[in-house]
Amino acid sequence: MTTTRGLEGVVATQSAISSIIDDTLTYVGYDIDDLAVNASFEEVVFLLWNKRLPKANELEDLKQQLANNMAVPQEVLDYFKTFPISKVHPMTAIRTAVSMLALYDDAAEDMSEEANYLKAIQLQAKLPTLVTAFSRVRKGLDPIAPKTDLGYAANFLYMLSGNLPDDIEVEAFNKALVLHADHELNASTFTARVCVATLSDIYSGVVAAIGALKGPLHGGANEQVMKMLTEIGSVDNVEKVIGTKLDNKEKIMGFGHRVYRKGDPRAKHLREMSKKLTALRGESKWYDMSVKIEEIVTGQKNLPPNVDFYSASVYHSLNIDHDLFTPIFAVSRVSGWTAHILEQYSDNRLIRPRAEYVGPGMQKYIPIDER
Ligand SMILES: CC(=O)SCCNC(=O)CCNC(=O)[C@H](O)C(C)(C)COP(=O)(O)OP(=O)(O)OC[C@H]1O[C@@H](n2cnc3c(N)ncnc32)[C@H](O)[C@@H]1OP(=O)(O)O
Ligand SMILES: O=C([O-])CC(=O)C(=O)O
Repeated sequence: MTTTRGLEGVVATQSAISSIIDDTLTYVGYDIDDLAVNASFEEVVFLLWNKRLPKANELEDLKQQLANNMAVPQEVLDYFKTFPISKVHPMTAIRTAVSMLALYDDAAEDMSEEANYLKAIQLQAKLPTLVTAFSRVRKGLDPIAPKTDLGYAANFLYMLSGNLPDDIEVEAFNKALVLHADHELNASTFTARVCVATLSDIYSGVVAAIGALKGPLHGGANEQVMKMLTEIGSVDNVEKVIGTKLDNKEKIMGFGHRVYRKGDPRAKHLREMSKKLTALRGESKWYDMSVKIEEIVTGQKNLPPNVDFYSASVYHSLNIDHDLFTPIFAVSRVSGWTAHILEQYSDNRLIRPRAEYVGPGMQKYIPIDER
């Protein structure tokens, strides 16, 4: 038996959803650079679930279904008030809340293809409501109901702040959602597939995936990037702080990737958005600091930024609390998780690899009073 640490390079399944070949990312064969500039997030959701772009009426239908299913059971919102909400990380709260959604879904155990597709819509529709409601309740504010005439990206920003977002905010947020929607067999998607390959239900798969996304080596990195930028504080401090971190062999959050070698194709879109938005807010220092960090880390370690690096200053410029960055990743990625879960169900086989045993050899049981 040979082991591959972290399953690096192991091809664990076939998938027709997204691919990364020679550092190019595609969703169902469409280049991410094309989608980032042209597609609405709802179009991408349809694409991932149906493996083709929607016609105009199909897109309208999906938008309506998402808007009509955004409300969450009152019991779930009330639950937010029962725990010490100001101390709880939103990813912990959202993980629990998604699990609770299954309690109020009569079809939770219905494993038919139709029921699972409808549950994917429910999950996609309800995640923004959970994240924004959590954010408001912990500030002592009432959750805001979605507006059915707003698109998905605009609705999120509206439910978060209560203000109608302007065009540039919607463009930035839509782009971020498109760029985070799917990414081949990343850790959280793999987790979801392992979970449902036991023929467990879709809610269990998504709850498991949220747990995997939360870690700072995966989706949790975007919050850590903002923490680092805040600690650095100004462009003048970048060289010293980053130099010290690298000397101490600390990881710089938002850099490196298991699959990309030359660079993450999503990062440049977020870099451009970060430049635009931070300038608009009169807070270019976040972008300037990020660029300087990129110069140093790329120069010294040959590590390019990943999707999490510039998304941090983009979300900050949209006035989003830093601990909501990873929940927002989940709002987008639930589209990919559910697409992969549906694909797994469609041709399922239990996922069960082996472990190379490296513990002690055969031992004889010693009674407790003789040890
Ligand atoms: C959406 C996403 O999930 S994108 C990834 C988000 N995560 C981050 O940004 C966290 C920071 N990055 C990392 O921890 C890693 O690059 C990962 C987790 C993304 C990939 O990890 P792996 O493929 O296992 O690479 P690994 O951690 O083995 O790194 C290889 C080498 O590069 C170094 N390295 C990798 N990433 C970084 C980094 N961000 N900063 C400094 N050094 C790094 C490692 O220290 C290691 O060096 P060594 O060979 O001298 O020991
Ligand atoms: O693919 C990965 O390992 C991590 C990543 O970039 C993502 O999930 O978007």
